[in-house]
Amino acid sequence: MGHLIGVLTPLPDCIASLCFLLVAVFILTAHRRRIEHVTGWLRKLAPVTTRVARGTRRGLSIQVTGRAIAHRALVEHSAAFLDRPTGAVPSTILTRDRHHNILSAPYGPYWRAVRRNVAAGVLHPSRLFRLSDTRARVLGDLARDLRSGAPAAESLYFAVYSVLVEMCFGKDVVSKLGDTRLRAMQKFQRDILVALPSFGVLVRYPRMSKLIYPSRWRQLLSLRRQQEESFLPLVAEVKNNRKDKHDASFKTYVESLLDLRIHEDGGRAVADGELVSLISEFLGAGLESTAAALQWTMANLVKRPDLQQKLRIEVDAIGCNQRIIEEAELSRMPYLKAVVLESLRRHPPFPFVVRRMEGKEAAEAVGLTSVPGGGATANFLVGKIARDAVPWSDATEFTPERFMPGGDGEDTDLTCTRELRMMPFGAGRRACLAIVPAMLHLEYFVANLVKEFEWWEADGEDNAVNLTEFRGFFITVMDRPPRASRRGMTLRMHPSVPFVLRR
Ligand code: HEM
Repeated sequence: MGHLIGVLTPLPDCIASLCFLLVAVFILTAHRRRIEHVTGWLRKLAPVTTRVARGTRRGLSIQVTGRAIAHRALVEHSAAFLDRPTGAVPSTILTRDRHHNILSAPYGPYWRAVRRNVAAGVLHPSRLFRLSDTRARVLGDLARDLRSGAPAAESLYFAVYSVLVEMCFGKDVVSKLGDTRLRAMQKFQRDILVALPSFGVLVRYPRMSKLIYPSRWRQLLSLRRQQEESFLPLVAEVKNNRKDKHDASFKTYVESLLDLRIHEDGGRAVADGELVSLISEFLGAGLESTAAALQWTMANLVKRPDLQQKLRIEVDAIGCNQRIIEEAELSRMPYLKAVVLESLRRHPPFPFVVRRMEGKEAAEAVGLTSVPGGGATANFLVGKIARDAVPWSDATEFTPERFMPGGDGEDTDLTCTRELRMMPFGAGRRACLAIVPAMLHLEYFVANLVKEFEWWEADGEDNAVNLTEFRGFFITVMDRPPRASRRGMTLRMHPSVPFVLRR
């Protein structure tokens, strides 16, 4: 292939691309025929809950829909499922596999250091209460926006983003940024997500794709440059502010990254490129997942006024004399937790969890005898697993009561260590490290939004809330822009599909 590139380089772009395309199609179809042969053979051997889905140029893709197999693979044999495939996550794509964030990092010293840093730092449950003021202020702004008729879904997204940005850079930096710049940053984050699906090929075939997709490369480089131009000045400001900082007991995410040393890698500091990837991940992964879950929860409460009323009775009983429901009160609201858990079960923001698998141990864990030499990609279908009719009665219904005492969801372990009934946060060593903060933010916003407003479906068929799922690149969002109304006034819950992706 390298020789072919040499021969084609002097040709004009379009002719070279065409030649490449013809040769690539020929090679890929030949390769696929070989893979399909192996796939067919494996399909016959696989258990019902492991589907050998398709052979691709990069090996087999295996789909796991059984919760017992998912538990066996991700938890009991977690050592055989430690990495995600290259090119499957934003950072790998945007930096062409150079600077990793936590999601994209291969299992090893760098991954351990950056994961431990955030899990024991800004996301640690003991630090979260330090952000009470931030949450209360953001909630106040959100309520004001909704009352003034701002689109509800956009406002929910912006509220979640505001909290995350402050956790990342600190109050001083964010207050100087101002609303307009903050909104522009959030929009840029979304632009990246929209563009990502088209970049996968650039990582898989870096050299060839430079010739075939020159404009995609330009767009990729431009987005990465914008990321750097957006975040590095803020990092410099954080560094600057530290000189006058009196309270050293709480570190923002960026401060913790500036202090971090990778001991198993000669004690080096985190490079600027890595900083940009880690910040972008914190804001992106945190925003899209939490905001999507918040939106699904509110949409379900709009659809089911009876459940909304039941939740309001609990909320009012605890917070009737208060302006807002504080974090400390959330633990006294079992029905609130049940509503959020049911939303995560029924509409997990991440539709699947993906791992690279190689070798006998990994193959046997998912019920196969072996995988071919090139390895395979295992997709654990989070949504399907959570709708399994064996542990869940009426699995497709939205029934928060199942998480109350005596229900089939009572004591569900979100970490999946003991048992795997649903896995909205993944499972095993690479599971989400933000379960506690994510649950806290979801419960906090849902409780206060129900306390403050009554949520209704707006009049008219066009305004009906539609709970059909739409699988984006990473996140499951609502298929159609639903709207909801607060008594007497119309709030549009989701005025635009958050990102436009080809079906
Ligand atoms: C409702 C909210 C959230 C959901 C449903 C969610 C879900 C997930 C899932 C399914 C994974 C993949 C796990 C696996 O492969 O087994 C993941 C990984 C991850 N999540 Fe979350 N997440 C949420 C919130 C957050 C937040 C708020 C942050 C950070 C601010 C975050 C940061 C991460 C990171 C860094 C990883 C990669 C972990 C690793 O590879 O070691 N997530 N999350």
